[in-house]
Amino acid sequence: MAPASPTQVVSRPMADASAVTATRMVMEKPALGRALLGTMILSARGRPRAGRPDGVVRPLLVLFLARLKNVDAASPWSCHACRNMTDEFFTDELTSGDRDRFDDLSSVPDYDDEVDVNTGDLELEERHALRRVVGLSTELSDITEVEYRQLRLERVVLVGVWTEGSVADAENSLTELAALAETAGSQVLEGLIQRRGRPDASTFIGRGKVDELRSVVLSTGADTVICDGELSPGQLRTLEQQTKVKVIDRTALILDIFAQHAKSKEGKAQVELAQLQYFLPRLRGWGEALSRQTGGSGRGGGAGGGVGLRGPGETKLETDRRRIRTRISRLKREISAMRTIRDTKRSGRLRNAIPAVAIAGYTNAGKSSLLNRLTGAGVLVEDALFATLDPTTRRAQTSDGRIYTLSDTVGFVRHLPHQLVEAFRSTLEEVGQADLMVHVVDGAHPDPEEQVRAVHEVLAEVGADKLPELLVVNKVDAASEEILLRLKREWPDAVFVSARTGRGIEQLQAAIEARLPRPAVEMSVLLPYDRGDLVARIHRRGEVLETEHRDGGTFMRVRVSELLAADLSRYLVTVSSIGAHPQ
Ligand SMILES: Nc1nc2c(ncn2[C@@H]2O[C@H](COP(=O)(O)OP(=O)(O)OP(=O)(O)O)[C@@H](O)[C@H]2O)c(=O)[nH]1
Ligand SMILES: [Mg+2]
Repeated sequence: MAPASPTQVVSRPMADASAVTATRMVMEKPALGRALLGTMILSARGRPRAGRPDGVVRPLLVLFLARLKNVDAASPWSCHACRNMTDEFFTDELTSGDRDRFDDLSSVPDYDDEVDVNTGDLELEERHALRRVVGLSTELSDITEVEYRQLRLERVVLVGVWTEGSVADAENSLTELAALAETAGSQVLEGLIQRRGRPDASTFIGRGKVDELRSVVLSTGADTVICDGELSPGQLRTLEQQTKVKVIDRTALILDIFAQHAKSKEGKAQVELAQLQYFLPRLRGWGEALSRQTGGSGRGGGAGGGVGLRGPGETKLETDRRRIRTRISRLKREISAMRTIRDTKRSGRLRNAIPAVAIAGYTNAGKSSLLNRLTGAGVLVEDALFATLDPTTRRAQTSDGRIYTLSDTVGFVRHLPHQLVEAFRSTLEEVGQADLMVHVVDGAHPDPEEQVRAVHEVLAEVGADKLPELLVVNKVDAASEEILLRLKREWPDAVFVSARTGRGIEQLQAAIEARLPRPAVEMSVLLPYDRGDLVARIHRRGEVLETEHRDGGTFMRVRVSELLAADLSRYLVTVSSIGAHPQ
C-alpha cells in the first residue's frame, strides 16, 4: 500500500477522537496513552511577568520561519512528543521495566568509566534511526489506528504572545520554540506572534485572533498548536475547543524532550518526577474523562485500585491522584538514593583532591563538543536542544601533568520549567560544587547575552552561582566579527574558541589550568631513588615547583594535597600551608 500523503492523514480532524474514544484508546493502547497525555494534561499557571507594557492589540504578525523552507513534506513523520509520558500512572504495581530502572541502583552510570570514543556516534545513529522508523507503517488495520496515528503526527503551528522587548526578541523566542519542537520530532509549519499587553486569560492570544489561528491550522494541515509560554488548563481547553486541534505549551514540550533524551536511571527518574509534578495539578480534566470510563474493561480501569487502595465511594480521579503521589514519593526516595551513590563517588574524588571543572551553559552552546575537544570523550553532539541530560565526567590533564575532572552538564534554556529545575536540582547543585565552572556561550547565537543571563538565573535558583566562572565564547568560526568584537568588549576575560576548528583551545586549556585550585600544602622533600612511585604521584596529583637530583635522592619542592602530604611526610625537608585557591 502506498504511503498516505500528509494531507490525507492530517485532514482528519483530531476532534474526531472524542474524549471518550480517546480515553478508551488510552486504556487499550499504552503507546497511545503517551501521545494522548500531551493532549490532555498540558498547561500551567499563567505566570504574570513584571514590566509588561500596556500594549495595543495589533494584527497577528505571521512569521514564516526560515525553517519552514527546510520542511520536506514527503519525509516520514517522526513525532515523539509525549511519547514518554507513561501510562504507568494508572497501574498499581511497578512494572518489571520500572524495577529495572529504579531498583538496581548499583548500575547507576559510572561517571569515571573509561571512554568508548564511539559512544556519541552510536547514540546519534540510534536516535536518528528511531526517528526514521516511526511513521513508516502506513497500513492501518482498524479505525482506531487512524486516530492513533493522527495523534502522533505533529505538524505544528507555533503561537507566541509578544509582551515586551523588541520584535527581534519575540522572533528569537519563537525560533527557539521551533528548535524545541523540531527536537521533539515535530515539523514546524508556521509561527505566529501577536503583540499584546498580556496573554488573554481564556485563549492566550486575543479572542478575535483565534479564528485566524484556526484558519492557519486548516490551511497548513497542522494537527498541533504549540504556545510559547505556560498556559492554564482553562486556556488550553478553550483553545483546543476553538482550534479543534491539540494544543500544548512550552513546558510540556520541554518535559517531553527531556523524557526522550534521558538515558541514565537517574535522569529518567528525574524527568518522570518532573512530569508527574506537572501532571498532578492538571489531572482534573483528564481524570474527569477517565472517571466516565470507570468500570470499563481497559487497563488501569476500575479494578486497578487493588486491595486497600480504594476507599468506599472514592472516585477514579482521587485514586489516580493518590497513585501519582505515591509514585512521586517513591521517585523522590529513589533519586535521593542515587544521589548518595553519586555523592560517594564525588567524595572519592574530593579525598584524592582531584579538582573538578563543570562545563555549564545554554543548551546547544557546544558544551559536549568542547568536552570532546578537551578530553576526546566521545559524548553525543547533536544540533538539537538538550542532547545531553546525563552528566558525564571525564579525566583531563594539565600541561604539567596534573589531573582534573571535566563534567558535561544538562543545558539551560529560558523559562526552564520549574519542575525540571527541582528534579535536576541535585545535578545542578553538583555544578555548584565544582571548583570551577566553564560557562560556554554560543557566540553565533543572535542573543548570547540573553543566554548568559538565563544560565545565571537558573544557577542562582539552585544556589550554584558562587563558584569561580570562566566564560567561554564558542563557535567563533560561525560568529560575525562584529558580534565577536562586541562580546570581547563586554566580556574582556572570556576565552574565545571554536570547538569545531580547535581555534583557541590551547588558550582555554591554559585558562582552565590557571584557575584550578592549587593543592593546599607546599613542601620540600628528598625522595630516595627507589620511591619512583611517589615521584609519579606528585606529578599526577600535585604541582612540581623545583626538582634537583642529589646524592641522597630526588629533591623536590612541591604543592600537594593534604593526603599526599601525609604520605610524603617521612621524606620531609620543609613544609608550609597555603590557600587552596589562587584567588
Ligand atoms: N560552527 C560551530 N558549531 C559548533 C561548534 N561547537 C559545537 N557546534 C555545533 O553545535 C551543536 C551543539 O553542540 P553540542 O556540543 O551538542 O552542544 P551542547 O551544549 O552539548 O548541547 P546540549 O547537550 O543539547 O545542551 C552541534 O551541531 C555542534 O556541531 C563550533 O565551535 N562551531
Ligand atoms: Mg550536550
